[in-house]
This record gives sequence, C-alpha cells and structure tokens, in this order.
Amino acid sequence: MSTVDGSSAPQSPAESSLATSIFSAKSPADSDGHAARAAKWRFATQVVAVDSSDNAHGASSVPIFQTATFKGMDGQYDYTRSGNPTRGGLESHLARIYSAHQAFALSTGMTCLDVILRLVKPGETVLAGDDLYGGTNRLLTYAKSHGGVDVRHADTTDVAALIPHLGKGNNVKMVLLESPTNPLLKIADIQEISATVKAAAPDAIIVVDNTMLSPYLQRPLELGADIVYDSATKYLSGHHDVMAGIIATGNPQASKDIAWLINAMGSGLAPFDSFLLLRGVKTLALRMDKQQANAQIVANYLDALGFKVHYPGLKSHPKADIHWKQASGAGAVLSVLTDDTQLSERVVSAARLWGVSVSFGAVNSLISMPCLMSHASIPAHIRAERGLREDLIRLCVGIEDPRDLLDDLEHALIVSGAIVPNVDPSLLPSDKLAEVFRTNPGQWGIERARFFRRPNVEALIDGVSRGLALDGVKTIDSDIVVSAPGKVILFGEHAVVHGVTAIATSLNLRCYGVLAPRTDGKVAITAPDLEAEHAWEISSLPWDLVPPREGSAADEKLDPVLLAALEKLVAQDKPTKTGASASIAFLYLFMAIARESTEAPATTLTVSANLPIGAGLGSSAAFSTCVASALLVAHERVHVPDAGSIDPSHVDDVDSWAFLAEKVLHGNPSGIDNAVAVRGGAVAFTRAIEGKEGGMDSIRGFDSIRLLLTNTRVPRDTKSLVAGVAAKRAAEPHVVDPVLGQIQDISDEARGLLDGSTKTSRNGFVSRLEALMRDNHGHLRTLGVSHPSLEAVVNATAAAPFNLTTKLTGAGGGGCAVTLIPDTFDDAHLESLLANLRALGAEPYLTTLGGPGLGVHTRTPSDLSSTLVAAGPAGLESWASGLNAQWVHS
Ligand SMILES: Nc1ncnc2c1ncn2[C@@H]1O[C@H](COP(=O)(O)OP(=O)(O)O)[C@@H](O)[C@H]1O
Ligand SMILES: C[C@@](O)(CCOP(=O)(O)O)CC(=O)O
Repeated sequence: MSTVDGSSAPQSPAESSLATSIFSAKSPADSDGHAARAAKWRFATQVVAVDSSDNAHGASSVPIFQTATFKGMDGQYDYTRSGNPTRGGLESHLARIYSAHQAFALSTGMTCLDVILRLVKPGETVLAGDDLYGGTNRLLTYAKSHGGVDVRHADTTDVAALIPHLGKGNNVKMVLLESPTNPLLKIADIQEISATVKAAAPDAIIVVDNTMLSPYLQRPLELGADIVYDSATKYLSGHHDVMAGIIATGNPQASKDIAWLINAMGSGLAPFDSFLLLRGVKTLALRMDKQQANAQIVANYLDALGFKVHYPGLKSHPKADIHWKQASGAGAVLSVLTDDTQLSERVVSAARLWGVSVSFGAVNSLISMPCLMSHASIPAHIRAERGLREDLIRLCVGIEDPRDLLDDLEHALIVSGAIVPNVDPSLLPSDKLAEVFRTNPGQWGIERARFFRRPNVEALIDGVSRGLALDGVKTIDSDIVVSAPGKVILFGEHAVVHGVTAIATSLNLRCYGVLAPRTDGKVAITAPDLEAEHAWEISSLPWDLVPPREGSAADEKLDPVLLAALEKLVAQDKPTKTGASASIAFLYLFMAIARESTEAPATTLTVSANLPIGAGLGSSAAFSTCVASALLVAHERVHVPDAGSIDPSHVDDVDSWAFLAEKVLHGNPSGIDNAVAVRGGAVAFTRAIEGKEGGMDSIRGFDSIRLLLTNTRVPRDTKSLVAGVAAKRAAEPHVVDPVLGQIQDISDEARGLLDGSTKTSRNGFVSRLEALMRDNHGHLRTLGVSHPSLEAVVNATAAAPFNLTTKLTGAGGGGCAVTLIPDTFDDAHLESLLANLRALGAEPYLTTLGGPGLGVHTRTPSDLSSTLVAAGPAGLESWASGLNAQWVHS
C-alpha cells in the first residue's frame, strides 16, 4: 500500500517507498493482454486503441474518476495525488505510444521540467541547448540562482561543442535538448549526443523536450535518451483546451525517481484534465498528418517567396538529413524572417485566420513573434547572442484548408508590405493552379508564391529610417502620369442639365496629375493650385460604407452615406472649401474604385493645372478625369498601350468615374464637362433625362474661329448656380421651359453651322454664330446666372470700335466669358480691347479650341510629383512635353 504522508521525506528519490505505489501499480493493460496486442500495431492504430478495461461497468472510454480519495486500506489507489484510475489509464496509454518504461501525466510541460530538474543536486551541471523555449530558459535560470545548479548552454546542433563540457570535472548530471529547437527549428542529433554523453559522462542523463514533434514523429527514448517530456498542451491534446505535461522514462531508475517526485510534489494531472488529454491524444496521428502537410505547403510558399524559412521539411534545411534519420515527419511549426521587425509585427497583426497566440500544436493555426511572446522572458541581449532575431515570426500550422491558410497569410503579407504582386506572363491560370493543388499541394504552395515577390526591402527600411510608419498596404510600382483638358461651352450650358443639347470643345489648357507610390499605408492628395495637402491612413477610411458594385463602370448615383462620412473625415483637417471638395472627390473615387482597403494602393496624387479654377473652363472635369484615370490605371483597369490610343471601353470607364467625381463636386452636373475632358475635340452633348435618350456626337472638322476667353476673376460655385436654375425652373416653369426650348434651337443651329451641314459663307458662318451667342447669353441672363462682371465684359467688347459679341461660358455667376473674334478683326483693336479688359480687372487670352482628351504617359518615370509642383501652372506645358512626349490619348 502506498502512503501519502510525506512527513518523513526520504533523503533521495531512489530511497522512496512512495514511488513504488505508482511505479509498481498493476497496469490495467496487463489484465486483458491489450499491451501485448498493441505492441504489434502501428502508431496510428496504437494511439486510438486506448485500453479502458480498468472499470467495473465496461465503459468503452476511460471514465473520469473525479475523486480525491479512495476507500479502503489495500486498494490500488488511495489518494489522487499518488494515483488515479483516469490518470493511470492515460499514463499507461502514453507509455505505450512513447515506447517508454513508464509515462507520467503532470499539470503542465513546465511542471515536467521542474520535476526533472529536481534530479540535479546543487553543484551538479545541466548542459542545455542554446535555442530553447523561453519558459525552459527561465526555469533553468532559477535552478542556477536558487538551486546552485551550474547551468551551461551550448549549441546542441554541433556534438563537438558539447564535448568540452563533458569532462569529469564538469560534473554534468543532465544534458537537456530540444530537436527541432523552438523557435529556430535547429536539429540536434539525439542518437549521437546520447552516445557521446554516455561515453564521456556515464552518470549524466539525457533529457529531451519532444514537444515540437510529439511521439508520433519522434521517440527519443528509442534514440538513447533517458527521459523525454512533452508539453501535452500542444500536439498530444491538440485543442488548446487543456494544460498538461508528460514525462516518459526510458529505464526503471528514471521511472522510480520521477514517480517519487511527482507524488511528493503533487504535480500529477487532475482526473478531468487526464480525461481530456486521453480523448485528444487518440487523434494525434490524424491531426499531425494534416498539420504537417499544411506546414509543408506554407513553408514551400514562404521559401519560394524568398524569405528565410526554418523548417526541417525544406531540403535547404542545413540538418535535414539528421532530422529525417531520427524523425518521421517535419512537424507543423516553422519560423520565418522578414528582415524587418516592424514589418513582422504588421504581418502578425494583419493575420485573421491565423490566431495571434502563444503556444502551438492545436488544430487551429497560430502566428506569433517569439521575441515578443513565447521567448520574451529571455533577455534581449541573450536572444541576440543565441541568434534569435527580433523579426522572427513563428507559424504553428493547423488542420484548416491550406487554401484559406495561404489566402490569409498572403493577405497579411500584402497589407503589411512584405510582398507585392508579381507581373509575370508565365503565371499559371487559375484552373491550372487548382489542378496543381489537387495533384501536388506542396508544389501548389510554390506555384502560388510566383504571383508575388518581396519588394525592395532596402527601400522599405529606408522608409522606416525616414520616419514613415510603414503601415503599408498595397501600392503601385512607379508613378502614373495623366492629363486632361479643360473645355469651353459654346452653347447650351445650364440648359444641358435639363436635357437640352450643348456644344462644347476642349481647350489647350490642361490639368496634370501624378499618382506616386507611398510606403506608409496612407493615401494623400497634394494640390498646390489650391494650397491643399492632405493625407489619410487607408485603414482608417470608412470602408464598410463603400457600396457594393459590379462591373468596371462607376455607379450612376453617389452614395449619400459614404459622401457624408467623407465630408466629415475631410473636415477634420480644416481644409479650404476647394481643398475639401477636391479631397472628397478624390477619396470617394479612391474608395469606390478599390472597394476594399486591401485593394487600395498607398499613393499620393499630385495635381496641378494651367486652367483657371472655378472660371467655367472645366477645371473640375479635367481634375476629375485625372483622378479617375490615374486610379483606374493603378488598379490595372485601364490598360496603357505603348502607342496608339486608349481602348474605347476603357475611355468610357474613365468617363463614368470622372462623372461620379463631378457629381461629388457639382451635385447634379450634366456630364458634358467630363465628356469633353475625357474625349477631347468638340462634342454635341445631350444628357439622357426623364426617359429622353441622351447622346454625344463628335463635331469634326469645324472651321477654326478665333476666340477670346476672358476670366472675370470673380469666383463662383457651379453647384449652387446649377441648383439655382433648377429652383427657378421649379418655381417658374412658364419662364424657364420656353427658354430651354429656345436654347435647344440655338444648339441645333450652331451644330449645323459647325459641322458644315448648314452651308454658308465664311462671313455668314461667323455672323450667324455671333447672333446665336448673343441670344444664348440673353437666355442665360434670364436664367439668372449672369453677373455684373460678365456684363462688364459683354459691354466692353460690344463697345465701338470693337462691336464684338460675348457670352458667358460655363456656370456663370462670374467665371469666364467667350468672345468671338471675326477673321477681319483689326490686330490693333485687339490689343486695345485686351488692355480695356485688363483695366476691368479681368484676364483675357486668345485660345485654340479642340485638342486631345485624356492623356496617360506610357513610361513609368518616377519622382515626378515634385517636378510637377516645381513647374507651376505656367511651366506645366513644357513639363509635360519634357516627358519625352510618350503620351497616349483617348
Ligand atoms: N488644379 C486643381 N487642383 C485640385 N483640384 C482642382 C483643380 N482644378 C479643379 N479642381 C477641383 O474642381 C473644383 C472647381 O470646380 P468648378 O468650380 O466647377 O470649376 P470649373 O468651372 O473650372 O470646373 C475645385 O474646387 C477643386 O475641387
Ligand atoms: C453649368 C453647366 O452646364 C456647365 C459647367 O460649368 P462650369 O464649367 O463648372 O462653369 C453645368 C453642367 O453641365 O453640369
């Protein structure tokens, strides 16, 4: 009978009579020959076949004996600290699968180590590896400081490194190993070390922490070790729902010593936890097979991406041959270096399916940074000495579908900036990739990696040293350079909003944009013309408000909720009114085109125009076209040909997105401005409205006419002027509707004159256009959109000796006026007219009408944002032509 009274503790474990209560307990397996049968079975069978015969009712699983004490004087059990049938059932099962003389279930893996270290007396030496679990290191340090144990560390991957410590004077009592080590997956040759230690220090015992592989893949007792322990919290239980540790002993002396200590200390596993562990362990082989198959895929993937991966399943592992000599699998823990600690932190925190957690071995996949988590208790300088780098990420692979695991990991790598898409024409199409997955999953990991590459890490590190947060999401490879023209509405502005045809031409004044990559996870706009410069964290934008959308074209309607959210967000920076509207339009497109934060490229848009802003010359449409085209090119939704013109369907897409930006800026625009900005030339544009079909016809080959554009320099707001006309129409339809009808007639006649279908002399052509302009201006005055500054220009140009006709162009309320200059107009008069207009405070200039629409630069020059700003509006044209004239247009 065992006694539980520890009052007269023996001098040494070996002298203990208490130990025999466990050690000599009759194994239940002996009762029905289970052990003999099980010995012939392979591991996967053995691990399932639990002997449950030690119960009175024939229960088919080992019952939970949730009791502290047992009745009677001579039974097998008396007190659960000393022994319990549930724990006993577990222990005899584990002894079999460990090839052990005996196995013991304890409360944790660290308790196992604590018990084992008690075999070492003060003054004796423990020789331990130099890459060990942080908790192991902590307990060893304690044994040194409080137990007088001489603890030394050596590189256990190199047997020769151990030899100097093994001489007699070193008094080595214990050699403590891990293989593979945690977290560097270093391999120690257990057999060779055991033999070497036994030869040089016969009294030393070899202890192996086998947690990284479990007895399914490696059984160190068969390789010469004396004691093995496992944190059963890991693979043995497999579900992270129980804490436990197992000690398996290889000889009677070790068993006796350990049994005595466990009983004396009371560190045996509780009955319920024993039950959980016994239930979990049955699926060990099944889980491990899947976990290590998944781990191999992940390792292949990361290795193929060019990361330094520690995993014995990779051929490149320096000790793979030794590992495969002593183990039957590579396990499911691997570690990887990114070369940048902050980058690693971002990868780990961007993972979703991979849980950020310490520990490993559960059925679900985990990701961690050992230096911050499992190994944080090792001082930083010692970690550094032992080659444990701060950027190390540990991946503990579970049983999930490997496609989901790689999806999530890939996503984390992308959003953290660790990898960027790889443009390679030889990449496998998705059906071929799926086929590789079915036939050779390991190869699939490698093929999949080819879709990405590591970015220039030095550039990223440079980004960090420049103080950037490097919270990088996706970005673009190089600058995208775009441009779009302004426009002049010759006839039909405002009426066009209500479905009347308007006639407009592009202008030789343009807006230019450079979309440049960033590495800090932000999106920014720089608009020197507006003195606006704003940046936002991409991740902090209101992505959940982006409306779902199908297809490549933009939505017809703005989403009011997203718009309101952006207005609020942008207002936080206290921008100017124009800076706010440009920012909101840009962010709206930035988000709506990307749809998800992970798709949004970290970029800065720099825009500048030689167009006067807010003067009725379509600066907003030119700006909107630049925003839309740059973003669509960034998303590879608009293809930029090397030469020729941009695909018409892509041009239509740009137009639809530019129109959406125009809606942000103008509320209810007709779409004529963006139509001209995107397509260039001259157009007759009718908006589709109230069931009436719209249309847009190019007007080709119109006779050139000299035009004088005069900017009154009176700022005005298109949005409120358009809204004002709508309000007037609602209030006074009898006034407005006839005016709209007359403007339609004007546009129709002008179109006939311009496209040559109405035959007339050159003089007749000019004077008829003048008459139409006069009428159109009068109608605009009726609609309430003229302004004293415009009337001043009308009067100044109409005065003798000039006798010219002027109409406002665009929204009115200030802005620009357009004056037709007949061929015969005297040059001297023109000079004095310009002087008169300048005297009014206006800005007159002679213009050329027509010209290209949207332009995209075909090269990928970089660092153009600053040169764009430096050029300033006056230098933009030569800046653009200085880009080697490599432009393609719509
Ligand atoms: N060069 C530019 N840089 C930034 N934003 C611009 C630029 N040009 C136009 N915009 C945007 O367009 C708005 C001007 O629209 P609007 O008043 O209709 O002028 P326009 O009549 O010239 O189209 C500005 O408030 C700004 O949001
Ligand atoms: C007044 C309007 O007809 C033309 C745009 O004018 P402006 O270029 O913003 O001044 C409005 C529209 O067509 O959307």
